[in-house]
Order: sequence, then C-alpha cells, then structure tokens
Amino acid sequence: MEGRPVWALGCMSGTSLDGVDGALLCTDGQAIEAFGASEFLPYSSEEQALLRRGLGLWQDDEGVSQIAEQIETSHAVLLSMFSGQGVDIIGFHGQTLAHDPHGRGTHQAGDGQVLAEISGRPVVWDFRSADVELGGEGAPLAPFYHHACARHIEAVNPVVFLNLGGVGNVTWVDPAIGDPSSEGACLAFDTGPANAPVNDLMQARLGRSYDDNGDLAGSGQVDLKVVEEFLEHPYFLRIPPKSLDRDAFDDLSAAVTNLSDADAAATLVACSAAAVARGMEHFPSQPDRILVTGGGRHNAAMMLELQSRCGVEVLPVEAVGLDGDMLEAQAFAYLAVRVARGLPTSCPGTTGVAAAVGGGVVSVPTSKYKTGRDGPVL
Ligand SMILES: Nc1ncnc2c1ncn2[C@@H]1O[C@H](COP(=O)(O)OP(=O)(O)OP(=O)(O)O)[C@@H](O)[C@H]1O
Ligand SMILES: CC(=O)N[C@H]1[C@@H]2OC[C@@H](O2)[C@@H](O)[C@@H]1O[C@H](C)C(=O)O
Repeated sequence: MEGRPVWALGCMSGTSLDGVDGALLCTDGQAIEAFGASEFLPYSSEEQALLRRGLGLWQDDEGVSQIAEQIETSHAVLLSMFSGQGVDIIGFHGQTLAHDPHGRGTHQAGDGQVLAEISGRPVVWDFRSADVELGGEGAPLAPFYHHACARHIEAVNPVVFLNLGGVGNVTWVDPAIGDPSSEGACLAFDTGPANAPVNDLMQARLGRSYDDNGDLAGSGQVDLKVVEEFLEHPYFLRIPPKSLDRDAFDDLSAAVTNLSDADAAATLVACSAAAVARGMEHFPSQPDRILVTGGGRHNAAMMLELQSRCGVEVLPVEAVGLDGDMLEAQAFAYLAVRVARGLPTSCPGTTGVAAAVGGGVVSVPTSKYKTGRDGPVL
C-alpha cells in the first residue's frame, strides 16, 4: 500500500535497561525521507531495579502488571517531550522481559492502547508476536530499517549493520535489492551477548552501570582461554536466523570470577567481539564494512577488538551520517509505518519466519475528540 510520508515517533526500551529512546522519522514505510528530533529518558536506579526483577516474567506472571505500568508511565513522560512536534503515529516496542520463540513465545511489557489514549495518536506495538506465531524468531526486527539505511546512504556493495546493545545483532544487507523482504536482500541474526556481560560485571563488582569508554577493559588483558571456551557454546553452531534472550549466556560471568576487574572486563568485551567475528562466517559475502550502532560503539576496547577480529573496516554509523544512539528507536518508527500500511516487517532472511510477515498491533485512541483529529492519520 503506497502512501505519503508521515512523521512517526519510535520508542525503544532495550535490553540494557538504561532508559527509553524516542526518535522521530519521516517515512512512507519504504524510504527514509528525513530524521527528526530525538530524546532519551534514563531510568532511575529504582526503575532499573524493578525492571531487572521483571526479567524472565511472562504475560500472566504475578508482578508483571506493576512493570508494565512503569513502562507505560516512562513512555508517557517520553511522549510528552515531543509535544507540539507533529507526531502522526507512534511505534512502541515495550520492554522485553522474556524471549523464548520456540517455547513460550516472546514478551514485551507495556500496553499500546494505554499510550494511544494518553497521546491521542495511533500506536503500533507488540511487533514480535505474529512473527513468533508463524515460526519465526521474533527478532531481530531492525533489519528492514537497516536495509532502508543502507539505501539512504547510497551504499553500493553489501554492508553490515551491527547493533551493540545488551545483546548484539547484525544485518547483512544487499542494497542493490530494493525490497527488504525479497530473497537475498537481508540476512540477520543475534550475534551473542554484547554489553550485558560487562554491564553486569561493572554493576556487581564496582556498583557502576557500564564501563565508560571501555577504559577498564582497555587497561586489562584478555584471557584467551575463556574466549575459546565461550566460542564452544552451541549457539554459534546454529545456522541463522537465530535470536537470544538477554541472559542466555549467564555462565560467562562465572568464567571470569577469578580474573581481576580489568582482565575480566577485557575478556568479556573480547567474547562479545569474538561472537560477532564468528557470526561473519554466515554472511553470504564479505561486506565492505561493518557499521556499528548502539551503545557498545562508545566502548573503545570493544571497537578495537572488533577491528582486530573481523578483518574488515569497523566504523560507528556516524561515519555515514547516521545516529547510532537513536537508530533502534528510528527502526520502530519505520516499522510502525510499515505495519500501518500493511507492509511486512520480517521475512525468512531476518527471523526465519516461513514467509514475509507484518507483525504489530495497531491501537487507536478511543476518544477522537481528545486530539481534535478524526482518527488514524494513515
Ligand atoms: N560511553 C559509553 N562507554 C561505554 N559503553 C557505553 C557508553 N554508552 C553506552 N554504553 C553501553 O551501551 C549500553 C546501552 O546500549 P543501547 O542503548 O544500544 O542498548 P539497548 O538499546 O538497551 O539494548 P538492545 O539493543 O539490546 O535492545 C550501555 O548499557 C553500555 O553498556
Ligand atoms: C527479543 C528482543 O527484544 N530482542 C532484542 C535484543 O536486543 C538486541 C537483540 O536482542 C535484538 O534481537 C532485539 O532488539 C532489536 C532492536 C531488534 O529487534 O532488531
């Protein structure tokens, strides 16, 4: 379904539990027309602690409604930061608490209908369930946006986007293929843990939420034996597409207990980078370069490890004019418009789903007078 470009606001609360990103994007659901304002709302330490306690909870578990309420409240605050900015539609990812696509499913806390009422705008949410119900991994979902970014920067040869959040994920993109759901356009998967292990180490040993700039990791020595053992995890033998729950590699923290703080941080960062390098074996062809998005690109030790292990140029997405702090939020703005227009959001190459599928639920505000609008704008 074709349509004029609209302004979509994407909201993302990621696995590292640091806060909510919001970013405006003007798109018709296919091309990127323009980037807009963005905001970050950090969680307080109490909010983070509540979310941490919620990890692993499913939709019907006790205590989950309190977490959903906190997510909705934080998002309502974030939305208010965009008031007067001409938002046509909202993409609301919610907070992943549990992800077991071949078992119990996938769970993102937060109700999009609540945000539709608060904002007076259509809200697209629950992006992952339909894909999982049709046999897909339900993640990663940013790949179609990575494809749009590759075309936006006018890449000619295959390029890889690497997102380093709590978990890492990559998309290999052939920009010569115009439709992201066409065979051969995208291959995507979660690479392994990214920042989560080093964040957990910093929290447990030093009471800090992350290793700023990777300074601690940069001052340590990598224990190569730990890295080698880590690479024996069966996840690395799985053929993509494949996805991970945040804590799937929990044993990793035990592997570094006897190392000093600096050596442990250096080793965990090397594991995350080694997981990416291992993942490259699955790419259909060697990419020109790896463009890194997500908070991990601020970790200099991580970037150095990636550069030395991947064998191609590794650059932050800023090198091509994109915003690596907001790319995932923009992705959910982009996907919201695709859902509203009946375009697919995943395909066999990105999630392993049997055929291209459009996930997502659209909630519209029930009181149209709240906003003076007549209903959904798309
Ligand atoms: N200045 C910095 N130095 C080192 N690491 C940083 C810095 N800034 C952010 N990070 C890392 O990036 C993480 C946040 O990354 P990001 O916001 O991309 O994750 P997320 O969106 O929560 O996760 P996901 O992509 O898994 O959903 C922080 O928890 C931290 O580990
Ligand atoms: C289930 C879930 O929320 N997965 C996240 C997580 O964080 C990174 C990686 O694991 C990725 O698969 C996904 O997020 C991004 C935004 C995605 O869907 O593309």
